[in-house]
Amino acid sequence: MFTKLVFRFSTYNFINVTQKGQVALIQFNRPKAMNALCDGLIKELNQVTQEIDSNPEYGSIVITGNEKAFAAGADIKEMQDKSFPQVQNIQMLASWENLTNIKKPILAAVNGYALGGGFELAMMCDIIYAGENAKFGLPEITLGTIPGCGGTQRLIRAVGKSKAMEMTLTGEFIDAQTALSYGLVSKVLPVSNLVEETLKVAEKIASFSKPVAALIKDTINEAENIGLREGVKYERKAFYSTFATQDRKEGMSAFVEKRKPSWTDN
Ligand SMILES: C=C(C)C(=O)SCCNC(=O)CCNC(=O)[C@H](O)C(C)(C)COP(=O)(O)OP(=O)(O)OC[C@H]1O[C@@H](n2cnc3c(N)ncnc32)[C@H](O)[C@@H]1OP(=O)(O)O
Repeated sequence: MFTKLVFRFSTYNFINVTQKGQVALIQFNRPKAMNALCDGLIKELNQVTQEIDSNPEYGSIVITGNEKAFAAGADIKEMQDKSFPQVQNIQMLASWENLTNIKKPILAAVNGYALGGGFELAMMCDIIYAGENAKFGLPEITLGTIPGCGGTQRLIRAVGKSKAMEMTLTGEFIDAQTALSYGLVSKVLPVSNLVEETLKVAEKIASFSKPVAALIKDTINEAENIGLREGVKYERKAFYSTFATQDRKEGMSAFVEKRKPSWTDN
């Protein structure tokens, strides 16, 4: 159904990368380990997302796992024997944050388990859709540790203090409907349709002006870093900057001329 993407680094051990129109679909591929996110997988994810981000052919990215697991977290077997100086020296997990530097919109399609680092990666994405069987959790407390990829910080912003405390202090999972009621995910979809439906939304997003979509993504994400007054100023500057684009002129002209806009990404 999808064409294989051909990039400079086109051989992957832990992910599959395919293309549908202007959308890149990245699928975690460690089914025997519940898609545990080993170092090699994160390196490949970072490499390919940077490639896609700088390739003008693509307008958005979908990240998914399989029907059992989006990803069951960082690879516990890789971490189990590490010492404090080791994890500090290698700055373990720091490179996971690279995903947040990607300018193109990223949608997570979560079937099955999204736990620990898997859930944290999903929260770094811009939109999360859940399959009916999805289970979200930060079970690090059950391993004698704490979330290390922004889980405590992003969860409280997404769901508020009481629910964030409840999830991280008990390590219990929540199901898709609960995640929907918490506002963590935008939609719950049947497991077998999840990826197709997510791709449709990703294609719609990719069909708009790419620099404008990137500005919206950046402005909304900035709201998590700065206060309201600075945020509104930041947004206004970004809004003004759209007046330096052809696409802003085209969008407004097309409306006035009662025709469909034709975006050039300029
Ligand atoms: C960023 C940080 C610090 C983190 O993410 S820490 C990790 C947080 N995540 C977790 O604690 C979840 C760990 N996994 C689980 O609890 C269970 O595997 C699940 C996801 C509930 C699934 O349970 P089950 O359906 O019973 O499958 P289970 O037999 O446990 O897993 C299948 C295989 O995947 C392996 N696996 C699952 N999660 C893994 C993980 N996070 N790391 C390494 N291997 C993992 C598991 O060891 C097993 O391998 P093997 O067949 O060699 O024994």
